[in-house]
Amino acid sequence: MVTFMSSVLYTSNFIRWVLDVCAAASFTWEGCDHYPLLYKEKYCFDSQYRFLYIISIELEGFTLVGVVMGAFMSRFWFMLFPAKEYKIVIVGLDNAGKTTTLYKLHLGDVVSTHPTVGSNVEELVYKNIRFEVWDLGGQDRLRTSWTTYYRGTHAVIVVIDSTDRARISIMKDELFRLLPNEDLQQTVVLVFANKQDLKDAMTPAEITDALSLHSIKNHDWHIQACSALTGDGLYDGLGWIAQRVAGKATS
Ligand SMILES: Nc1nc2c(ncn2[C@@H]2O[C@H](COP(=O)(O)OP(=O)(O)OP(=O)(O)O)[C@@H](O)[C@H]2O)c(=O)[nH]1
Ligand SMILES: [Mg+2]
Repeated sequence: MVTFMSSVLYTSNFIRWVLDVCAAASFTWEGCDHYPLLYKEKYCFDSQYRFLYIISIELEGFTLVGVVMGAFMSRFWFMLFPAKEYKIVIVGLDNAGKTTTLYKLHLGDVVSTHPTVGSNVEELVYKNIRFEVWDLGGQDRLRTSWTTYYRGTHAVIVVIDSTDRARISIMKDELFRLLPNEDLQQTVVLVFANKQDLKDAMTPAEITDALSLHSIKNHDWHIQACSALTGDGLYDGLGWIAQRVAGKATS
């Protein structure tokens, strides 16, 4: 019988040996929570795509299986077989909540923000998919530089301040300026109707009309109500992207 356990601790010598290996390999016990996503005979990968080596010992008719993560093995493995990463670019007008969205997803917390000049980039891992997420400055004078970030983009997130009725038509113009860009022909478009926690927020249906989303024919698009302050809806949106881009990659 094969029993999976997060570690094998049987004899004191074995414990010492495991601890030595773990220390040498920067082992983290939390890493075991996720395993095994992909189990082969001698190794598997956790949700962070870390390489886990499986140790097994035979004990009176049954086998105990333990897992040791080798940071060095992981590095070596990914030099040979780099994990696929998907690029997301977040655009939207200034004050829409792009930076707040990025860091709520990245840190799980609301950070205090300043208007972004240039960009912020972070890596997110969601449902075992790695995303490189670029948050771009939305001020008027910065929007012409958005195109310099488009190459290799799999998904565009458009963040809307749902209370900003006065400027929704400006965002519509920006959206229809970016869609024909040749670097974005294969991208999917997620619209975050942000700031839904505020009582005068436009509904997703109103935003869909105001942005003429139904007239988009060449891109797969989706609108998601959210609040970057509370986090509501953010992972639903990211889940939609994950499903679209990972599905495309494997088809
Ligand atoms: N009530 C509410 N406020 C939000 C929400 N998201 C962002 N904000 C606030 O909106 C303001 C602007 O947020 P940012 O994330 O800096 O906006 P941005 O889109 O990155 O702005 P630029 O960098 O200038 O393009 C901040 O005061 C945020 O706290 C939300 O969902 N609800
Ligand atoms: Mg910002």
